[in-house]
Amino acid sequence: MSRAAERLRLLITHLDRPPAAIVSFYSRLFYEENGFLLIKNLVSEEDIDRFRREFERICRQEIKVPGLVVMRDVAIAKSEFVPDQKAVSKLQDFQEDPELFRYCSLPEILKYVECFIGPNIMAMHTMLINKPPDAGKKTSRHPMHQDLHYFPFRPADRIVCAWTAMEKVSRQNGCLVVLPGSHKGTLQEHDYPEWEGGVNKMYHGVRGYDPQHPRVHLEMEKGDTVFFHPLLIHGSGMNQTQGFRKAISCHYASGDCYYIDVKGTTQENIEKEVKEIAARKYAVGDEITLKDTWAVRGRLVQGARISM
Ligand SMILES: CC(C)CC(=O)SCCNC(=O)CCNC(=O)[C@H](O)C(C)(C)COP(=O)(O)OP(=O)(O)OC[C@H]1O[C@@H](n2cnc3c(N)ncnc32)[C@H](O)[C@@H]1OP(=O)(O)O
Ligand SMILES: Nc1ncnc2c1ncn2[C@@H]1O[C@H](COP(=O)(O)OP(=O)(O)OP(=O)(O)O)[C@@H](O)[C@H]1O
Ligand SMILES: O=C(O)CCC(=O)C(=O)O
Ligand SMILES: [Fe+2]
Ligand SMILES: [Mg+2]
Repeated sequence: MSRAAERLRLLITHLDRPPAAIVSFYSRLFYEENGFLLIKNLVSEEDIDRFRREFERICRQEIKVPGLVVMRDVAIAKSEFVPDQKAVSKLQDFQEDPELFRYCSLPEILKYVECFIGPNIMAMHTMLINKPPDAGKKTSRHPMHQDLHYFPFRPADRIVCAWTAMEKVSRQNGCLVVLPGSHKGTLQEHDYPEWEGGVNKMYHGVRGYDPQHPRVHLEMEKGDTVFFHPLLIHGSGMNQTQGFRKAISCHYASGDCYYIDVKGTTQENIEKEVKEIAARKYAVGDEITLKDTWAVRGRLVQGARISM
């Protein structure tokens, strides 16, 4: 951290009731320098319990949500399906589930999001991650990556992720691991890591990041929320407990972001995979573009949808 930020931090910790403006200024400075900002106790216990109940209903197949992708860990992908949360490692694209999508419109979340990306806010990508106990092959890990690798829109500074712990997350159950300041670099080349036990579909990792770069483990309590930049290198460790580690998240982009063509860039490999899956999911041919797959999922949550 810069000296300015460190002095502000000391000031805030030594004051009984630090002025809100100083806390805000420090928070913003921290985000600019580190690429993430952790806010404790932001989402209420009641809301999280509601998200959890909705997740369980989806797992029991009591409701069917259009467009929802239900992922299973690669270690059990080929075993018989049981309608239980034990078979689900992640829900993706829950924008058509009003109860889960409430998360993306929570005023306490949007208040921060607006500070980072401005008043026009699109919810572009939604996930509920149910990291399973590791089956012994370390497939519950998420390799270190930059989320921008998945996104064909820019500018990066107008994109932010909100990630809320739905229970205590620790090093034991595979909390997020971040490389502070890595968001100041550029988008790196990503590919599947060479892991003996297998890797989940689309879990690309940064090719050769600096292993000496300091790492921070974000241990969080239920309701704590981290906001992070799409260039921040992050991942999550193995879940070494018997519980399913839950988190809910949304990636927001400004309504005046623009789409880019990823042809000829490092993102070509993910485009290819996404198009293959999308062609099956929407039962269309090769004509579907990467841009289309995002434009149909994006939902306006505040302000105006200008160019997304
Ligand atoms: C910033 C953000 C974007 C970062 C990320 O989200 S990174 C993760 C991105 N992930 C995704 O976008 C979702 C990718 N996953 C999916 O779309 C789906 O789960 C699919 C992989 C297509 C599987 O779905 P579905 O076809 O309904 O499932 P099936 O049980 O019928 O399996 C079809 C074939 O896929 C295989 N499969 C299923 N789950 C996984 C897995 N986790 N890892 C690797 N392979 C998997 C499954 O074994 C089956 O293979 P075959 O029998 O065809 O050989
Ligand atoms: N060989 C590797 N290549 C790339 N990324 C890795 C590799 N091993 C671990 N990671 C990633 O590094 C991050 C931390 O994983 P790891 O399993 O080491 O957790 P940890 O919290 O450091 O655990 P521990 O407390 O045992 O050190 C995760 O994002 C994980 O996916
Ligand atoms: O919750 C996790 O383990 C991290 C997920 C993540 O970073 C992602 O899906 O992009
Ligand atoms: Fe990520
Ligand atoms: Mg380790």
